[in-house]
Amino acid sequence: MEKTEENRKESGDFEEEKKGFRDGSICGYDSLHHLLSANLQPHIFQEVSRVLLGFNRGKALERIVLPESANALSSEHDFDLQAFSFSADKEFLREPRVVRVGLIQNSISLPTTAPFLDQKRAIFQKLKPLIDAAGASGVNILCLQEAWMMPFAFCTREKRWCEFAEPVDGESTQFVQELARKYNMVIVSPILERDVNHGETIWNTAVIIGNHGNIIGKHRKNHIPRVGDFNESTYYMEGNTGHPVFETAYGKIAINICYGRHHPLNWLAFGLNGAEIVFNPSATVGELSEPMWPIEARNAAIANSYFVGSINRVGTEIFPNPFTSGDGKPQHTDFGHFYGSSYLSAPDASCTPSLSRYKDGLLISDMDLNLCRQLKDKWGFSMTARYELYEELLGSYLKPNFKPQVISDPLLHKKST
Ligand SMILES: NC(=O)NCCC(=O)O
Repeated sequence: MEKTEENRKESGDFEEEKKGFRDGSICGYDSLHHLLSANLQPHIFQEVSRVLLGFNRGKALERIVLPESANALSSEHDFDLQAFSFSADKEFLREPRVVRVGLIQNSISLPTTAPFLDQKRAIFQKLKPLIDAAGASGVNILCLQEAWMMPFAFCTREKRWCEFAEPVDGESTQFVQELARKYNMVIVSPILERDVNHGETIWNTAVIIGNHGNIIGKHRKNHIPRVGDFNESTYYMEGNTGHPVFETAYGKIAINICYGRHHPLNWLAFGLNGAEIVFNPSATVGELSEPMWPIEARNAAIANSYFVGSINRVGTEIFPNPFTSGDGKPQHTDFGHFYGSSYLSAPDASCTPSLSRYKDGLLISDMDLNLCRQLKDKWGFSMTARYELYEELLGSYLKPNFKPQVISDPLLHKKST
């Protein structure tokens, strides 16, 4: 039987689609936004974007023009470069507090079979032009992806990848410190940390580097995944740094590392400590989490009246030895495709389009931090939160004799006549 266009689509064997998915694109486009804009009539695309991305103060986010030197770096090194602006209402008593924020997503540089030091140094070289582009664009606060200085080898369970772990003031931090100093930029640098003073304990840590190149502090990943191939609990422990907010020259920031984005209380805690921007440096793959990706961080931005920067790795990382994860799947040598798609969300429910699904990228946005308080005043989520109800519930839930509060219908088992 000859296949109609409809049933070819349904069976998923559309040639273009297959080609598209192979290279990490979405049906040949580098993001959902580009797919929609290329295939919808302009007025329909505008309406779809309004619903999907929201409006900031009644209109779509404006794109900002970056210096020619930043555009030249993006062409020369073939990375996606996009820039937007979130605005806030003008206030009578406060000046605007506009900061320029950057997010970087990238693939690794050398095969995972290369000597470890070469792999790490090659990532430094790959990142340098992206950080230079952020510097040339006047970015104030920049965040890199989770464990940016190594392949995301935690699927393998092999212990040799622990060699990548470094002290907080190690080589990767020093590389970033120099650029932070050069560009007067705060840089959030998520690394695999080795705590040499505490029995060589390994952590998944974000190091916060101030705009003078100083180390302001660190935060360790609170929630460690045990899902699919994310065998991270083999390598490091649940963080012990709480929910710190770092007061930087450009605003109060916090870091919710990857899997922590599935935990609403984790987001809440950073908000309670006064965060204005929360970064979510991540490493996640399409099959597992792509439908969740555009929702969770954006919801956190709305619920907690702060900005969120979501960053995901790019590409497929192939490891030398096959592994399984006890889920019945045949042995394999990669996690699947890290789908990039980094984006920024605002407390007013607006968000930027995402970066590419398969290319390295730098996403830049201006944001007026006054928007956080304006949204608190408008929606009153923190005022109406009734935290005392939850304190009581959580307090009793944590006791061994906790009984769930369930009121059963006394007629539950009555047979209907
Ligand atoms: N890196 C990490 O925590 N990944 C877990 C998978 C996910 O949360 O999507």
